[in-house]
Amino acid sequence: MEQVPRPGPKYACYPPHVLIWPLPALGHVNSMLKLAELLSHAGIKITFLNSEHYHERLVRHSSDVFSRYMNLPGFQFKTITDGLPKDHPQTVDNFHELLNSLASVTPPLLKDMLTDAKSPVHCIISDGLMSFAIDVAKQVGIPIIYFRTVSACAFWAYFCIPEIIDAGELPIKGNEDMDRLIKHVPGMEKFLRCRDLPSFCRAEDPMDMNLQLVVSETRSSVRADGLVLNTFEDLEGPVLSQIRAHCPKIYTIGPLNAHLKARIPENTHSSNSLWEVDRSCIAWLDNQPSKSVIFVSFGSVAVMQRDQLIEFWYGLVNSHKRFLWVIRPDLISGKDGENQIPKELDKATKERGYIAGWVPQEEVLGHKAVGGFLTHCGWNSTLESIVARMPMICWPSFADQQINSRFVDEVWKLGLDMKDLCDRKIVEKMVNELLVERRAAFMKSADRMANLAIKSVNEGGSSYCNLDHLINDIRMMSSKSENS
Ligand SMILES: O=c1ccn([C@@H]2O[C@H](COP(=O)(O)OP(=O)(O)O[C@H]3O[C@H](CO)[C@@H](O)[C@H](O)[C@H]3O)[C@@H](O)[C@H]2O)c(=O)[nH]1
Ligand SMILES: C[C@H]1CC[C@@H]2C(C(=O)O)=CO[C@@H](O)[C@@H]21
Repeated sequence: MEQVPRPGPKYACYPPHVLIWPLPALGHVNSMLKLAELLSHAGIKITFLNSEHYHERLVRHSSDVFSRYMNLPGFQFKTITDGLPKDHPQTVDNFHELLNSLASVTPPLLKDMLTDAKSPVHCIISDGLMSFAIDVAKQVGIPIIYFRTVSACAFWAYFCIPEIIDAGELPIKGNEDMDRLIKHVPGMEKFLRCRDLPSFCRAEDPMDMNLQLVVSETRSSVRADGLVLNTFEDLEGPVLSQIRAHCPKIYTIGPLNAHLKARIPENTHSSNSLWEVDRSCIAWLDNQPSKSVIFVSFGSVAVMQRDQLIEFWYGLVNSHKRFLWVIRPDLISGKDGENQIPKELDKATKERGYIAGWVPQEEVLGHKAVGGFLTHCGWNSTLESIVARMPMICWPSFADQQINSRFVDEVWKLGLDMKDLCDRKIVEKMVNELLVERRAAFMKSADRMANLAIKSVNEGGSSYCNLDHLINDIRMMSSKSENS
């Protein structure tokens, strides 16, 4: 393992202590656990703060992952209440309830943790959606670095929303307005349409609670002492230049899944999850021809209507390609109602398909049988697909996924954006375009971007160097704190 250059004797005689606090959502927890492991591997003491609700679910379904973290030197988990009832349906639509609850109940609890003389915290790395953590950090005089777990392009679009509204570009005026170009996100004027903005922008009222909350939280990033982004310079350089004019101290250290493997090769574990991981799909994949399978997965939060599920199902079956589909227990929204599957789908699925509730996604994306990824374009899935040289069909559901899918198709040429469509003919057509008709072109782009991603996380690469900078900055904070 590469040793981060250790500071001289004038620094603290014991390791810096960092408290890491993600928003209680899988896509946030997973990427921040990867950062936590990288920092721990560099000799930094970690307290990882999960919500009680979330911690219970993760321990139940990822006990192996948790025990592995617990064996890291100086690594501990702590829990904090989110202030919500146990049965609160933590969905996107009531995102503001989660954030407002955290903002009202956690500050005094966080302050107690930060001022615990038995284990002084030298730096906080909090989710970039929790500005109340900045307020507490400033009160107790501890540096705070934001980790925003979305793409730089999504971050920048959120950041520019006040200007978009002031220019009268929002609200969107119906379906016929969705392809209008947005002119007030600098650097994206030529290709960003209304339909590509983060989904909160589709609210009829620009003062929508969720929209205003995500915007104000994004704007609060300028108050943090630094901003960590899970991306790399060769992927989002032009957008990062725009952001740096407002947040000068940005640490681009992604793709974190690849960075972890580059620095800790023995790290072969899968991410933690909220459901039991079904590994039987690997044996099924082992029996499929190379690059013959389309992998279908919509992340940990996205939901769909039953009629949409059926459209995707017919499209996959009519494509006559093999498919591995993750259908989480909570993927289908709405009442339980009709559960019967049309006989023709059932028969074809038995012949060419495999359905699972939750799979080791990174391992699946790296399997030789998989030739394409039908994804919702959550940022972790997008980065995992890039690292796996896997072309994508994007069916974004909410938040940052809309703009991620526009960049995958229009900017990075890594796949097809199926945004706002859900039709069996379109699904069938796109699966064949991705796996057959346009495969060569997509693979050329995918190979190029994967090589840039791998280069960035290996010694001398931009993400590798930026992580070293982050580690050394944390050490400086620690020594200043101990010498003051
Ligand atoms: O069967 C599965 C399906 C998914 N995954 C993993 O689950 C994670 C899913 O993360 P992501 O692709 O980012 O999607 P979400 O869970 O939807 O993530 C939320 O958080 C992300 C980061 O902020 C946002 O980009 C998304 O829009 C938001 O929905 C990834 O690491 C996948 O490898 C599995 O391990 N097994
Ligand atoms: C529910 C979503 C609101 C915004 C969050 C997010 C982000 O912008 O950081 C991305 O997707 C979801 O995790 C959150």
